[in-house]
Amino acid sequence: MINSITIRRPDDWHLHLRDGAMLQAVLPETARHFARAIIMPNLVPPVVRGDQAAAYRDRIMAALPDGMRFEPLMTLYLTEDTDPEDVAAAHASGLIKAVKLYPAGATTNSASGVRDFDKVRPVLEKMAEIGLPMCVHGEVTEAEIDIFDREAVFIDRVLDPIRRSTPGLRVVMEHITTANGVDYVKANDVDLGATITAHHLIINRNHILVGGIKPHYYCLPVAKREDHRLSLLAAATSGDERYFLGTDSAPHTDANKEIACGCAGCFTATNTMSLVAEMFDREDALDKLEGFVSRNGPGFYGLPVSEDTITLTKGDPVAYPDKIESDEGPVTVFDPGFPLHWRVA
Ligand SMILES: NC(=O)N[C@@H](CC(=O)O)C(=O)O
Ligand SMILES: [Zn+2]
Ligand SMILES: [Zn+2]
Repeated sequence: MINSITIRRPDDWHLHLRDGAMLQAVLPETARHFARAIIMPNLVPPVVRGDQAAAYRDRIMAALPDGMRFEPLMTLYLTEDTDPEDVAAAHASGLIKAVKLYPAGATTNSASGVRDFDKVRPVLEKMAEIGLPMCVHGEVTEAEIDIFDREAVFIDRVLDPIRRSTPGLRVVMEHITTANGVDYVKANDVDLGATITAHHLIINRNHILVGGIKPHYYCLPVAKREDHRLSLLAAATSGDERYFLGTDSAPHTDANKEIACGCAGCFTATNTMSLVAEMFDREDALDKLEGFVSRNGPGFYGLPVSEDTITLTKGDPVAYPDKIESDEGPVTVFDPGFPLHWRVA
């Protein structure tokens, strides 16, 4: 039985750090274990221009506790008014590593997202030309589409047409939640990857709803049926380089989660590595862990793998806080509902 494993320091390819007091509270949770993270731009107001991304990066670095090392990989929030030249300049200077596409209204703080995909065509063409990846929140927003079908419908109606009409555009399907997402990546071998969260490896839709509603398991895209979870777990543990960890750790205060109309998002930054290692161990796939958390992501983004390492050890159940405190209020840490045995030494 393996009870210790040393891997290159992991990265998080999809992270919400927020701003102000929340940034201050959550940043150390990620920086403790992760070398880098792709920083989501859905602030209020969103990070749409290069100058805003530079200022946000400075606020992140200012919030980093002394002695911690962490590199935020910045992104721009794509709007119908985004200027292709501003995107190209932000990429050329090394400031941004991706542009984020939110269909308008799909998720938290996505009101400025895209409604008419023809309007962003010049930006997408520029991105294809310069090799800048597009990270996609892949859900349609039409009211008549069932929320559990929104990812699959997005792939057919939006993503596949965009990719066909924009050859060379590199795409990351963010936080995939369905076998449809897994299969779409598998069937398209160039210029396509996908992030998978820790929580979608663990929960299915029953966990949200059976025995009473669990607001801390509610995120978008919403967890699907068990067969979809199994498909995500198989993809993550397969060793296929196109799948990599993007936690989508998305802090909301308890006051905003435990309410009649609760915010979407699971906060996993505190225990991500314990969650993922536990699931890989159960699948007898610890030999694939380093690929998923530390190698496949940099491979897709064309960045070097971390030089330093972390060691995970297996033992008695890991203690982690139920909540982390912020000046905006407490944030509940994702509880998988079973003990975790792997800790970062
Ligand atoms: N995942 C979520 O449920 N919420 C994210 C937004 C997102 O990634 O869709 C958030 O910003 O809170
Ligand atoms: Zn999203
Ligand atoms: Zn997200």
